Amino acid sequence: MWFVGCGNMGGAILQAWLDNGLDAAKVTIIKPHASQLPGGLQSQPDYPEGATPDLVMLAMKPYQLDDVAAKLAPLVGDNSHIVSVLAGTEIDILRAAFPKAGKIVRLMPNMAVTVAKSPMILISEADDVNLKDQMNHLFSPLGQPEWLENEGQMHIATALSGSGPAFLFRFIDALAVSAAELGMDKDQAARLALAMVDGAATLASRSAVSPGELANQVASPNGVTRKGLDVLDADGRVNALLHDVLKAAMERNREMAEEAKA
Ligand SMILES: NC(=O)C1=CN([C@@H]2O[C@H](COP(=O)(O)OP(=O)(O)OC[C@H]3O[C@@H](n4cnc5c(N)ncnc54)[C@H](O)[C@@H]3O)[C@@H](O)[C@H]2O)C=CC1
Ligand SMILES: O=C(O)[C@@H]1CCC=N1
Repeated sequence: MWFVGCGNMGGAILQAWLDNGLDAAKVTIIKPHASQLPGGLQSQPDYPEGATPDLVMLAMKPYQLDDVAAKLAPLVGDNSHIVSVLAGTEIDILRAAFPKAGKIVRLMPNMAVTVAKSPMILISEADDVNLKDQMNHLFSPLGQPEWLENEGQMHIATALSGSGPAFLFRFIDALAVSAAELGMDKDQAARLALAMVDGAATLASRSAVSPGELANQVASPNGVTRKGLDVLDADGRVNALLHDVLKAAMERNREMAEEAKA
């Protein structure tokens, strides 16, 4: 398999596969500059001559597609499937860039592949059961595969699940900063905010009841939690905030799709 680009996201996917038993000898990484890579692998600036990969993972930045395709497209035939994690880069654009490649699949992972807990959001250009099985087999060790029915859903899926960890990391920091401002030791606040979110997320994911119901279970009538929830809920504040956050991210994804077509 070839990785084209191997930074934060590609590197996390590769590391997760290596942790899961992938033979590093089967991986070739193509990127312009040498850097520290998972499994002690070395990247190379040029594509291998003569060999064709079963799978190409596109993991560079979306705006680098044209540069990459100029060299890669002549090397891939119908035995080489392409999986792209490029945000906002639609299947039609990928197909136009790699006209002779095998199947084209878009994947929207997130950084939690490292802990095998990333939703693995997928869509392919054809409804092909064998391809789906193959992709599920490949990606399920990194998280739960979740197939989209139409590509238009990728905009919001990217905002929610691809970008989502960043939003949650901000929320954790904001909790810690606020607790410190209200009198807690800074390091202890950071530790507790993180441990609380970890425990609460695990509880919610294992619970038979919804997060909304769990919130009610925490909040005693006229107790401490209710006062805090009232602040979050006043005028639909938290819903409105997260709506705006997701909308801004989703609209940037749409915009990137338009830029890729221009
Ligand atoms: N960071 C994240 O959490 C997520 C990122 N993505 C997508 O993953 C892709 C990569 O993002 P990051 O890993 O965050 O960026 P990054 O900047 O960490 O990695 C980009 C990689 O591409 C390489 N590269 C640069 N020019 C190249 C070229 N011409 N040919 C081959 N490789 C080249 C760089 O050396 C680097 O290894 C983007 O398309 C992004 O939309 C998708 C989901 C989540
Ligand atoms: O911020 C980005 O563009 C990429 C897509 C989802 C997460 N990172």
